[in-house]
Amino acid sequence: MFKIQTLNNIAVAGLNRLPRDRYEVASEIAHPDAILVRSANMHEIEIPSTVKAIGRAGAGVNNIPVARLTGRGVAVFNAPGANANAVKELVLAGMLLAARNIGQAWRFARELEGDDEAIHKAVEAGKKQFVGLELPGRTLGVIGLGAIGVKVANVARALGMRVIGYDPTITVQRAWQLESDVQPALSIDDLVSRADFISFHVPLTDETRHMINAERIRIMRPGAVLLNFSRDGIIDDAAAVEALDQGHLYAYVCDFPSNRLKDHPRVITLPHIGASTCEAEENCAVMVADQIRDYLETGNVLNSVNFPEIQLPPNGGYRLAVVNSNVPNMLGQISTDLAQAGLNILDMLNRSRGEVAVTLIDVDQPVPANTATAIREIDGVLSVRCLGIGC
Ligand SMILES: NC(=O)c1ccc[n+]([C@@H]2O[C@H](COP(=O)([O-])OP(=O)(O)OC[C@H]3O[C@@H](n4cnc5c(N)ncnc54)[C@H](O)[C@@H]3O)[C@@H](O)[C@H]2O)c1
Ligand SMILES: O=C(O)[C@H](O)COP(=O)(O)O
Repeated sequence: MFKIQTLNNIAVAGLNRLPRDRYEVASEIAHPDAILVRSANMHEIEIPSTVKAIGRAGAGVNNIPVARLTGRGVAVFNAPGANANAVKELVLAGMLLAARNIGQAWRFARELEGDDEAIHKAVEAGKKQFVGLELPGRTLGVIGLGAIGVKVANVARALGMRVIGYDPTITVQRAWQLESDVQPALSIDDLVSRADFISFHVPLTDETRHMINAERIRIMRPGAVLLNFSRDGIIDDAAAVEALDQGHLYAYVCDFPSNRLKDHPRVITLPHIGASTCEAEENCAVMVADQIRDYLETGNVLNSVNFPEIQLPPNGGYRLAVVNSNVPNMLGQISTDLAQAGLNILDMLNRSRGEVAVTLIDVDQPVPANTATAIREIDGVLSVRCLGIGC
C-alpha cells in the first residue's frame, strides 16, 4: 500500500487516479511515500524520510526545497502547461481591466445613489473619468516564453497587438508554438523600453527576483502597464507603486496582494487565482498523480524538475530503482552486488541530470534484502527501491 499525503486541496479527478486498493490518500498520514502539494510552503516543514516523491499540482516549484530534496534522492514533479490556458485568460482579462479602467468604473457605478434619473445623469457626467484605450496596435512585451508566455503572446497577436518576447532559454517546442510574427527582444531592457503592456511568465529564482526594479521602470514607456501573474517578488512592488504615484506607470495588475498593493487606486490585485479554474485544477491534479503513480510503481520519471527523464518498459517482474550521485563507477558497483547475489540483468537504463542519476535495472529474480542493503550502502547511492512482484 502506498501512502500519499496532500498538503493542499487536490482536485478529486487527480486523486481518483490513485486506486484505493493500493493507495491511501489523506492530509494527515504517517510515513507518506509521496506528497501532493499546490502552493503550501514546504521550506519550513519537516519532510518525512519515507517520502520518495513530491508532486506539485501546478507549475511553480519555488515553495518546495528542491535542492535539499535532490540531495536526499527525492524526485520533484510538476504539471507543465496544465494550467497555462487558465493563466492566459486571466492575463487577457487583466489587460482589459487596466486598459478600460474597469475596476474604477465598476466601483463608481456601484456607489451611484438616487433615483434612476439621477443615476443616468451621474453616469453621463462621470464616464469621462474612465476613458480607456484599445489593444490593437499597442505593444505587448512577454518575458518568459514557456507554456504560459507563448499562449499570452499568441492571443495578443490574435487581438491585433504587436508582440515582442524575451526568453534566452526558450525550448524548441515553445519556439514552434509561437506565432511567427512575435518579435524577439534583444534583452529585458530592450523589451521594457518598447512595450505598452509587459507581462511576466518566468519562475521565481535568484536570477528573476526583482527583475523589474526602479532602474528598469525608468526606461519603460510613460503610461506602461505591468502584469504580474508569475510570482510575488518578480517585480519590486515598492518601485512599481512609486512609479504609479508619479504617473510614469499607468497600472499594475497582479495576482499577489499585499498591504502595499491592495488598496492602491492604480493597482488591481487578485488573490492568486491564475490557475483557479475547474479545468486547470483537474488537469494539474491528473497529470501529477499519474506521474507520481508511475514513479512509485515503476521508477519511470516524466516531468520532474530535478530528476532526468527515464522510461524503461517492464521486462520480467523484478525491478531495482536506484537514485545516485552522478559520479563514476556507480553502475559497476551496483552490478557487482547484483552478480554476487546471482541475479541476471534482463535490462538496464541509466540517465543523469546535473548531480543526480537514476538507474532502472530489471532482474530475473527478486532482489534479496541484503543485496538491496549492500547497494544502499555504496557511497553516492541516495535511494534504492525494489519494485514489482514480491516487493
Ligand atoms: N498566477 C498563477 O496562478 C500561476 C499559474 C501558473 C504559473 N504561475 C507562475 O508562472 C511561471 C511560469 O509558468 P509556465 O507554466 O509558463 O512555466 P514554463 O517553465 O513553461 O516557462 C517559464 C519560462 O521562463 C523562461 N525563463 C526563465 N528564466 C528567465 C529569465 N531570466 N528571463 C526570461 N525568461 C526566463 C524559461 O526559459 C521558460 O521558457 C511559474 O513558474 C509560476 O511561478 C503562476
Ligand atoms: O505555479 C502555479 O501553478 C500557480 O501559482 C498556481 O498555484 P496554485 O496551485 O496554488 O493555484
